Amino acid sequence: MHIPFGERRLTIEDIAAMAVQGRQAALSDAPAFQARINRGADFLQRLLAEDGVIYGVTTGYGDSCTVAVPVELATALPRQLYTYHGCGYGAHFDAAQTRAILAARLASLSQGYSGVSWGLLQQLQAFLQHDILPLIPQEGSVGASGDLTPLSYVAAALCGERDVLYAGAVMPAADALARAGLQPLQLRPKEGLAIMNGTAVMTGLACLVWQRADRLSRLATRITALAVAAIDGNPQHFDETLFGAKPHPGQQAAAARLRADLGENKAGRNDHRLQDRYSLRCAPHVIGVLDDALPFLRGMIENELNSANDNPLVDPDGERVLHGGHFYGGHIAFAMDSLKNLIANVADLLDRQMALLVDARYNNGLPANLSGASGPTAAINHGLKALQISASAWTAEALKNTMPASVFSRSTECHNQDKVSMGTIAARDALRVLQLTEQVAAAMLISVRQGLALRAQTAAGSMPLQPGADAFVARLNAAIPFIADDVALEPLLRALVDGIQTGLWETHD
Ligand SMILES: N[C@@H](Cc1ccc(O)cc1)C(=O)O
Repeated sequence: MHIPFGERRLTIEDIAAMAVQGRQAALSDAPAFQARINRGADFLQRLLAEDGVIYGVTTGYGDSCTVAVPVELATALPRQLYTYHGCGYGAHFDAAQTRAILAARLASLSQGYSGVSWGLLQQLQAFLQHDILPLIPQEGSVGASGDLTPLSYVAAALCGERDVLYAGAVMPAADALARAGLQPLQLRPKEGLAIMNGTAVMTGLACLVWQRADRLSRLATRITALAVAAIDGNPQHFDETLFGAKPHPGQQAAAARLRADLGENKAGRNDHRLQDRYSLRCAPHVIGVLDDALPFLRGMIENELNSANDNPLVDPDGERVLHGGHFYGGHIAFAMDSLKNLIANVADLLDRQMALLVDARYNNGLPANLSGASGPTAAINHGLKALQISASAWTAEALKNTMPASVFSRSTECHNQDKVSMGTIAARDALRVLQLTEQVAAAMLISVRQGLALRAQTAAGSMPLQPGADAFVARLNAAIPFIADDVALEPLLRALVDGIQTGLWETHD
């Protein structure tokens, strides 16, 4: 099933599915959609012929809008725009991120407020369908004249310039177009601006961030349940009546997931272990904030995704050109600054749980460093000591990256762009924080697997887990060996992080 552009509201899941090529993009074949796109493009052509003055068509860009461009040069202006913005820097966005960016731009232009031609939409669709991926450097957008500089790489590639990744190789865009049987796009006067003057980079990335953060919330809850079991903690901390007394729905949902894993605790008036440390007892209070924020942030991200976010907008029905600032990505900036904070808090939570698990002073009878070694070589074994140090390093780096980007607005472009969102930097931060947090989660998967096996060897044995958690532990046991002798864990860690990122450790129950 294709994902239709120009037909219905698109979702985060749509973009995420296209990013991994699980679903394919297709422009709606509804005649009314194509007619609307054509009306906008035709109106703009007529306006140019009749009035001769349109911002960004017969004027310079931004602060240079006072410079008149003679009509005979107007056709050269779009190429000029993407050319002088070809000053990006840094690593390139990866393939999945680039597909999300292309899809987000197509979603915006499909709103029918950008005055672009049907052919431009088709070229973007063709890039997605043939998987022709412009190489887009990550740095250089202030996120409020849209993502001008990174999107210049999209504009250029659509026209057969700069480099793309195609069929597994980096090559000139012109070569990829020829191999795919496509023609380079000829940009009409306003079309360079329409491709570049919008929030597609930060919005595409935000969709990917949201989906991974959503997964993380459930995985972190499952890991917490297993940590409670491994440390022989007190499941009563997640009691239904207790959480009924604090009406945050996301927090209640996190506690409910913990109960679903650990079972209803029907202990009497006084439990054998009164109070665990906060990283266990307050897990719903940490993860729950993420749970509560996600639906709210989804609304913001999807509104941006389904918006016409360039300038000027072209109203094909009222036949007006509307000058505004919809390229300002303030909502995405807020969503990404918020999410990176919430995600890093989860890293911190898991890292603290791990610190408890490996410490024989706090782990209620498990060996130091969760070492599984016995006999004469026990003395030279150090178990998960270094893994916990790594987790703390990743956590510190994640926390360090939570500095909000959106508060660092700079006046740029001769003070035309004197207040900007920095949403693209916030989204890139959020991706980095996610990566680090997923690494911490992977370290915890190893730790709870080891901890549960060691707990089972103790006299009292381990507390029973409910079926969903039990099945998850069986999968963990199959994927992660019991560590009876020190081993270099990097390959295992990489496989686990990869699994987390591809949904292998998705917890559905
Ligand atoms: N975002 C600016 C347009 C712009 C385009 C390119 C630039 O280099 C600078 C500014 C506006 O619409 O007002």
